Amino acid sequence: MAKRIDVKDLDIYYGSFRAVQSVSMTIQPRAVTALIGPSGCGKSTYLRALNRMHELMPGARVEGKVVMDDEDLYDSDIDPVDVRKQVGMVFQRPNPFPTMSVYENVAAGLRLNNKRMKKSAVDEVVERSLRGANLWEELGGRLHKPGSGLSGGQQQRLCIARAIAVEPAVLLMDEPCSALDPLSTHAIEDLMAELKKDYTIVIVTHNMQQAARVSNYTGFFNIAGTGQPGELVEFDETQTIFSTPTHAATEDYISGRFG
Ligand SMILES: Nc1ncnc2c1ncn2[C@@H]1O[C@H](COP(=O)(O)OP(=O)(O)OP(=O)(O)O)[C@@H](O)[C@H]1O
Repeated sequence: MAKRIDVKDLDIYYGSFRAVQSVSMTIQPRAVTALIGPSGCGKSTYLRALNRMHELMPGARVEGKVVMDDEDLYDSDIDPVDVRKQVGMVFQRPNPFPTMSVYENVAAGLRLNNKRMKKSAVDEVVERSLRGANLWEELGGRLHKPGSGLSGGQQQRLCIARAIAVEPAVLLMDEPCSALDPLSTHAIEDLMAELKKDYTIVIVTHNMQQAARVSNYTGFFNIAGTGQPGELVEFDETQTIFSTPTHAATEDYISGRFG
């Protein structure tokens, strides 16, 4: 299931503004890759370019390559909707469909994919996904209650269940814990450790301890100044980034001297 992503010389634009410049990085399968860096350096923009969500904004475009296993995701004959099925995304604020039940939330992706499935098969996917998101014990008995009635942490795990229900190869997470309390954050971090056995995970986080705890690889992005593009300064195994980074800016950032 998990796939590797090779990014080569990626420039990302909003109209004429180049927000991210010249990023090259290999994102390994069955591992968590953390993206860190000060506000505005382009982490979220970069994340959205990995599943072609960036281009949904008017005037937004990319130059360069994003290759998943052997498939160039920006090739002219690739359907971006297919890309987004393979590369799922979880956002900062949990966003379950508020009027839908827990069950319908998890099944929503299957329905969007127009898959004709028997009820028993959908039941199976819903249970497997909720188990995968560590929610089955808590919510297995409340499948038909609205998704909006859950705690923030449960809602975020519900969104993760919804994302994995369609069996993506890659999961992108944009600050998935920033709206959560420490206990729910812990639950999501545990979940990431489980999910990386099957998925490629990329997470944007402002929390250095979290990056150090959950990730195998870390990319440090930085920006030279307002109006300048963000750049990938350093990318390496997380242990190296946090113990012996090559660049002074990386060390300054992770030790809290700026950002
Ligand atoms: N929709 C948009 N239109 C134009 N410019 C944008 C848009 N979204 C982001 N930008 C700009 O692109 C740059 C990178 O923003 P981005 O949100 O990717 O940074 P970030 O590192 O994720 O920041 P943060 O940590 O604060 O979330 C910033 O200069 C930002 O103002």
